[in-house]
Order: sequence, then structure tokens, then C-alpha cells
Amino acid sequence: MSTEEGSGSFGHVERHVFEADLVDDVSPVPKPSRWRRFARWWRSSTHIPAGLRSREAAKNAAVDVALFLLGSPKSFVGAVWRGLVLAVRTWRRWVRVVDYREAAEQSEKLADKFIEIRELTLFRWKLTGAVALFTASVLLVADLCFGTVALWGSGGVVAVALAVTGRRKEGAPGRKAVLSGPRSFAWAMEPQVLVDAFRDAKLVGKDESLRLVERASRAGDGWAITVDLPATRKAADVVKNREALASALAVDEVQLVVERVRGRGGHAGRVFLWVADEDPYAGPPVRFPLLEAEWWDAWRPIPFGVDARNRKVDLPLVWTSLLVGAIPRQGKTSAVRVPAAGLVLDPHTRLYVFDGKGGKDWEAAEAVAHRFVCGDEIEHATAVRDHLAELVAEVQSRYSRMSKLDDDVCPESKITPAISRDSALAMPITAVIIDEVQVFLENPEREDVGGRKTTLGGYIADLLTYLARKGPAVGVVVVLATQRPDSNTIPSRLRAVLGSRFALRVMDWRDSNIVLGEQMNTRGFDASTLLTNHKGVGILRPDGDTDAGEETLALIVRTYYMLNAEWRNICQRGRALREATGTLTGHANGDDAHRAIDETAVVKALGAGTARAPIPENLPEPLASVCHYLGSELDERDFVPSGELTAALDVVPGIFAQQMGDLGCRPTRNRVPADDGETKRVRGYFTAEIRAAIQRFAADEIGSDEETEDDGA
Ligand SMILES: Nc1ncnc2c1ncn2[C@@H]1O[C@H](COP(=O)(O)OP(=O)(O)OP(=O)(O)O)[C@@H](O)[C@H]1O
Repeated sequence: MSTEEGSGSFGHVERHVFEADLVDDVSPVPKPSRWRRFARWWRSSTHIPAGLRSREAAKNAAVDVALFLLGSPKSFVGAVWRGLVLAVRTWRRWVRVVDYREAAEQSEKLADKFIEIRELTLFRWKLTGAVALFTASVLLVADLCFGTVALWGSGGVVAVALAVTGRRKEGAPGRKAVLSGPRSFAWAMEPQVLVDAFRDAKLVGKDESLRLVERASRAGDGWAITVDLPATRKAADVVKNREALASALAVDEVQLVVERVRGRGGHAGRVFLWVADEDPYAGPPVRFPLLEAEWWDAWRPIPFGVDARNRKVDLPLVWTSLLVGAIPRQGKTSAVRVPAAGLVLDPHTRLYVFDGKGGKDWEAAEAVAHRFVCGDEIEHATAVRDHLAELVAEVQSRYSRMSKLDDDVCPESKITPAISRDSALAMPITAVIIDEVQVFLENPEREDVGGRKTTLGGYIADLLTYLARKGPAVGVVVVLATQRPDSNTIPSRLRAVLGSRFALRVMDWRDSNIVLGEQMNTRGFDASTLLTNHKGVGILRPDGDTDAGEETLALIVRTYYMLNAEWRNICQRGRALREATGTLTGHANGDDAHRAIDETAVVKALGAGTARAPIPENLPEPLASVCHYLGSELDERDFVPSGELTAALDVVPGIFAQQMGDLGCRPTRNRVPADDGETKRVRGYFTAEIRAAIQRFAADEIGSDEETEDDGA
């Protein structure tokens, strides 16, 4: 539409130009005034100090001068004190003839020189007394002749002399503490401290410095500052090494927010820093802002939580899907309930709620859910499978119905807010929310899907993968939560299609990467470093395809919190809204009847994306354990370090290497990313070799070799 408008306006302009008369008495370009020329010269002249060339620079310079003047009395007193200590110490050494005494001691002639030294000491004491007397008399005379001004003047001169002596300089003499006192955060007013911290954290070189973009100022409950790094340095490295910088600044890393400044006004070397006065996540839970909302539009990004600076963080749900992972009791269910509440409060949204834990966390959602399953028995897993298969069929049907819609109703083959709310089209936003999804995904029950042997859990994974991949365009949103974010539980084919990720505290960096994505720990985002007492605090990696994910790679968010009673209240309100709109369907409306679906079509739909080479049964050890451990990653990863395999399988490295070698898999050295962001060379196996060994076994090559050898023996 905007393009058409644009071309219309171009036509309009052209007509006017053609109809106009040619005018050639072009008015002369006015000569800039004297003042303007002076201003231009002033701004570009290299003879004028940089601090005076623009208003902004002058402001910064004025603040610098003010800060210097404010801080200078303190620095002056400090320098005088250091000078005084130095002077007294030097005088003591002189009066006690320390250097002479030491030289005599070293040449073991102290006894010989004793009388000489004693005499010299006495003489120096006398000289000191004489000088003191003389100085006192001069001061007295000066006081009598010129008044106290003389005393003040001499005092001033002495103070300046002491300050010059005691000024801070590299390698200055003085007593050095063996262990100095604790470091404490103090950069807010002194940019030099920040520069030192960047140097200490090795984020800039010894001879490099920072450039100030925005002076340190109060922002919320902390200090904010924006700086430019030297030309060769990258802001991404500062984000990655946040912990080192926090240590150099002597603050806890949860208190330090480091962001790249991107887009307009930003570049790859511009960093925004914010240091909280105290732990920003220590306060009471933050109330969910939609507690009193009468309704909500699921198309709007849902208020998900707040960041360290207490700024609202929204999470778009339509067009994407969400994976939440954490160890138990970290706030996983509460985190999922937040987007769920937004979806509940939109009466045009259909909800599939499955809870693998079976507690009362999701009980209230029964009143609004179109499909509801709660429990971890086999009948619950089969119900989940049937409901998901029904939804896969629904997605297929939506695609075919959408292709028949007029272009003005459906301009791209994507759902629109109007389509989702049109009851005649029957394509509401449909959310599949599964808490403790591992319960269903790990179900080992044998399942035959269109002749392919798999497990019930494997089939559910395939159905979810299809829904997360194909569903978003037709209004299906998948939200999964798990307390076992390992590669066996959430297969990589499923993880790969889940757009948004939220990791609360997890056990180690591997689990964190499983939730947030490969190598996120090396980019400064590791959910295993979050604190246990920070409930509901996690790392959010928004979908890169959404507006929220374009600018930000990931950020730490504290989710909104609602009590059980408040959640129940929201569900009741959601039910009332659906009753009023006439959209209360399925389980909530007492209708659990299954819709007939074309199972072959579902199996066919899944087949395309999920077919994998079959793993033969009775594989020899340790190949079988390796296959079991890697699961679908056998197809998705290129290389697996030996250390990872021996740790996961709990085997002796030497024996493991020998057994793998016997099966035709030789370890190779390869570069892998390390925890510190660098790469390191480690021993391991290329998955292609492991797959080849499996295929050889499947083709009975290994077996027949053994037989031949046995025969030969
Ligand atoms: N956003 C939050 N702010 C403050 N506290 C929270 C927040 N989210 C959760 N909590 C606290 O953490 C506790 C555990 O939350 P929740 O039950 O959601 O965790 P979970 O990970 O789902 O646990 P489980 O693994 O047992 O299901 C809650 O009782 C609550 O006190």
C-alpha cells in the first residue's frame, strides 16, 4: 500500500514540473554571515582546544573542571600528608646517619666507625635544633613585622612544597602494605577508575584508553555510563567478559549490566554500562501487570518480566515459540504461566494445556483449555499424542484453507489478527503449553508410526517439531517447559525450531547451551552462573525473527510473579470472556470428543522433516551407549570430544578409545569452542565416523570381519 502511495505522489510532482515555466533567474546563494563563518572556523580550528569547540564538549569540559576543583582539596590534603610523611622519614634517616651506619655494617666495620657515627649523629641533631630555632625566630620576626599573613604565607609555601614532594607518581617511594585492604566500587565520579578497570580486565591495552560518550549519571538505582572502546576493540568482547570487568570494578556480576549500543547512535565499539547500587534481583517478587486487566490481545507482546534496571521486557508469542528450561524450583512454571495468562485473557485464543507433573499448578487452566491433560501415566501420554496429532491435522487443514482465501483477507500465506478472530474461518491463535514436557518426551512405550518403529516420546517429539516448525505461520504457538534440558530429552530437531528461549538456573554450561543455543556461554550468557536464590531470574534469548530479538542477543530477566489465587482468578476471567464471546470450546465446555483425523496424512506430514537413519538393535558396546547418549545429535553434530563421551558414559578413557578403535572409530584432534570463548584442540570423534561404523555394523561388516578372524584363529 505504501509503495502505491509513493508512486502516486511521484506522478504528482512530475506533472507540476512539466506544467511550470522555466525560470532561469536563480537567486544567488546567500553569503554566510560573519558570525556563521567565525562559528564554522571555531568548530574546525585545530588551534582551539577540543573542549571549547562545541557546546557539548564545553559542557563536558566544564563538568571535568568542576569535578577537578571539587576533588582537588581532598587530593591536595592527601599529597601534603604524603609529603610530610616522606619528609619526616627522610629527616630521620639523615639525623640517624642511616646510610653511613649501613655501609659500615656491610663492611663489618661498625665497631671501628661507632665513635665517628655517634659524633655525626650528635652534630646532625644539633644542626636540626639550630635550624629549628632559626626558623622559629625568622617566623617570629616575620609575624611581628607583617602579622599573621607571613605565617600563612610560609605555611602555604611549605604545604605546596610538601604536596609536590608527596604527589602520586609511578614507583613513588613509601611503605607498601603486603596485603592491602578490600577493594570497593568507586568509579561513578572518576572515569580514570573505569579506564583502569577496563585495563585490569584486559579489555583495553595498557596504553589504550576509553572515550566518554555519556558521562556517568544516575539511572534508576544505579550508575549508567556510555563509552567508546579504542578502534581495534569490540563491544561484544566486553559483554562476553562481563565477569572480569565486574571483578575489576569490585562489584558482583549480577549488579553489572553491559550492553552493546546498536542501531542509530551505536557501533561495534560502543558500550553501555550500568552498575546497580545493590543486587537488583533481591527485592520482593514483581507483580504481574495484567492481574487486573479485563482482557488482553494475544497479538501484542506479553509483559514477561523486568530487567536489572527494572525496565519492562515484553515477549512476542505469535509467529514464534518458547522453550523454558531450568533445574527444579527455580520458577519454571511461574515463567510459563506469564505468557499463558496473556493467552488466557484473549477470548479468541484456543489453549492446549498439558502438565506432565500432575500437581495443582495448572489445575485452574482446566476451566479455559480446549484440550487439557494433567498427569504422567501412560494414558496421559497417549492423550497428549492424540491431541497433538489432531493439531497437526488442523495445521494442515489451515494451510489448505488459507491458500483458498482472497488476497485482501490473507495477503501472505500467514495468519493475520483479523483471520484469527473471524469465527467463520475457525483459525484462532492456538497455544500448546506443556509443562514438564520431558515426562511425555521420555515415554519409552513402543510406537509404530506408519510402519516406522519409534517410541511414544519420539512420536510426540516429532509432532511438536512439526507444530513448532509449521505452526507459527498459521497461528499455532508452542510453549514448552522442562527441568531436564539435556540433548536426550529435548531432541535437537525440536530445539532447533523453538524460536525464543528462556533459561533459568541450570546445572552446567552444557545445559545452558542446550536451552539458549550453541556457544551462548562463550558469548557471555551462561544460565548455570545464575544464583539459586534468584528465583524467576533467567536469561531470555528472544526470537531473532521478531522485533524484540533483532537488537538483543539475550538479556537477564526477572519474570513477573503471580500467586496461585491470582492465576486462578485470571483463568476464571478468561472463561467468562470466552463464554461472553461464544468461544468456550472443547474440554472447558465439557466436550472431550476426538475429531476424526486422517492419520496417514499426519504421518506423511511428519515424515518429510523427521526421517532418520535407523539405528540397528544389538549394536556392540560402547557404540550402542554412544548412540544412545548422542541421540539425534549424531546427525546434527560434526564432532564429539572424547572427554565428553567418557564423562557421560562413565568409562575409562584408555579402554574406551581402544574399544572404539576396534569398531573402526579412531580419535582425531579437532578445534572446539572452550568455556573462555577461545577455541582449543581436543581429541574426539567425528560423528561421520561413528555413523559409518553403525552402517558397517548394520551391513554386518564388523560381524563378518570378526567371524573371519575367529575362523582364522
Ligand atoms: N518471578 C518470580 N519472582 C520471585 N519468586 C519466584 C518467581 N518465580 C518463582 N518464584 C519462587 O520460586 C518457587 C518455585 O517456582 P515454580 O514452582 O514456578 O518453580 P518450578 O521450576 O516450576 O518448580 P518445579 O520444578 O517444582 O515445577 C515459587 O514457589 C516462588 O516462591
